Amino acid sequence: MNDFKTIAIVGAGAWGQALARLARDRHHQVKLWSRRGIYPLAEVVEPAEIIISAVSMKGVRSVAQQIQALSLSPHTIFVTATKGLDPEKAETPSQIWQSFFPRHPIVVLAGPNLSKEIQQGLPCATTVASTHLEAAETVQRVLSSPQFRVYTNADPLGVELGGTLKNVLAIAAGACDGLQLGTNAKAALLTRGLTEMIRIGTYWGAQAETFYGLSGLGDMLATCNSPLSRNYQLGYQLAQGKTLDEILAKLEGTAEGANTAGVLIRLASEQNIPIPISYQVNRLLQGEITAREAVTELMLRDIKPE
Ligand SMILES: NC(=O)C1=CN([C@@H]2O[C@H](COP(=O)(O)OP(=O)(O)OC[C@H]3O[C@@H](n4cnc5c(N)ncnc54)[C@H](OP(=O)(O)O)[C@@H]3O)[C@@H](O)[C@H]2O)C=CC1
Ligand SMILES: O=C(CO)COP(=O)(O)O
Repeated sequence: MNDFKTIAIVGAGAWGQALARLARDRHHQVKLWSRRGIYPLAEVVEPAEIIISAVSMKGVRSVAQQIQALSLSPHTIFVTATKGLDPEKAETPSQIWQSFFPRHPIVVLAGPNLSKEIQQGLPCATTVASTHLEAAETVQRVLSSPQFRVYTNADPLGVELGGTLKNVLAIAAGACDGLQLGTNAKAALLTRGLTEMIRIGTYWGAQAETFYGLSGLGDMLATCNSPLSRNYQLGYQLAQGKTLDEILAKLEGTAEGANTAGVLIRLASEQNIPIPISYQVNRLLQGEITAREAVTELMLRDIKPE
């Protein structure tokens, strides 16, 4: 059976372009849309069987709103590949898409997927998660290739939060390496960081085991250990004493963790959930503390069982 699809990718940044490459390699008909692009949004999304969103968090609501005004097939599947939290309502990207398109299946795509490695043709794996299993399986079939191994998952919230929360930890990991704190410190940071992700993620309704998968531990290992990660780069440079504004002015692309940290800390403190590493990352981003002071604060917390 011919399973070639018409795919629209909205957001033509680093990730949108890498996803376009993967989809074109599978011979699907792919059109990219961005604010600065040549194609009108309607021309790109209206014929699409699958719409993949790779816009950064700050653009998700407005792009969803623009698409809502257009004429789509009732069968169009939405795939969201954004990693972030809405600063006002604290919604995840898939929750925003679902609120605009309550009758359409929404699939979350997340995993250890550094776009530059994908553009070099290197192999990787990812997860597509949905409460609509058939839609997740369709996206799995459509995107799977010798370069891109796609797993399905039935916990979209857990998959989405793994990708989102690890961005804040990647800032911490970059700072840890920027301060040259060594391998033991990094291992402790990542292990306790995973505990933090699971603590808040399960409180919000995700499954604990999801965080041990590709979209949780997997993505954390990739971004927390790679200078290709923009969040890691941000943390590394904060540790060198640069200010947030100085770093963001020169950073290539989006470091979502810088925006996620504030909303995450606000929710966690309202809900009384301890997330000490993310808390210190937020203070570092706000310029309230240096990276070295953040380390001291973490080391001198009350002693307790693991
Ligand atoms: N790069 C990567 O390796 C990966 C990134 N991600 C996630 O994907 C998302 C995008 O990342 P990435 O592509 O790297 O980021 P980039 O900064 O490279 O691109 C961001 C894209 O979002 C668009 N955008 C931003 N604001 C708006 C808006 N208000 N309206 C319309 N479009 C908007 C930009 O459009 P314009 O060009 O017009 O500004 C651009 O196309 C992030 O959430 C990131 O966490 C997930 C996995 C891997
Ligand atoms: O999420 C990513 C890889 O999976 C990309 O990480 P950065 O956004 O930190 O570059």
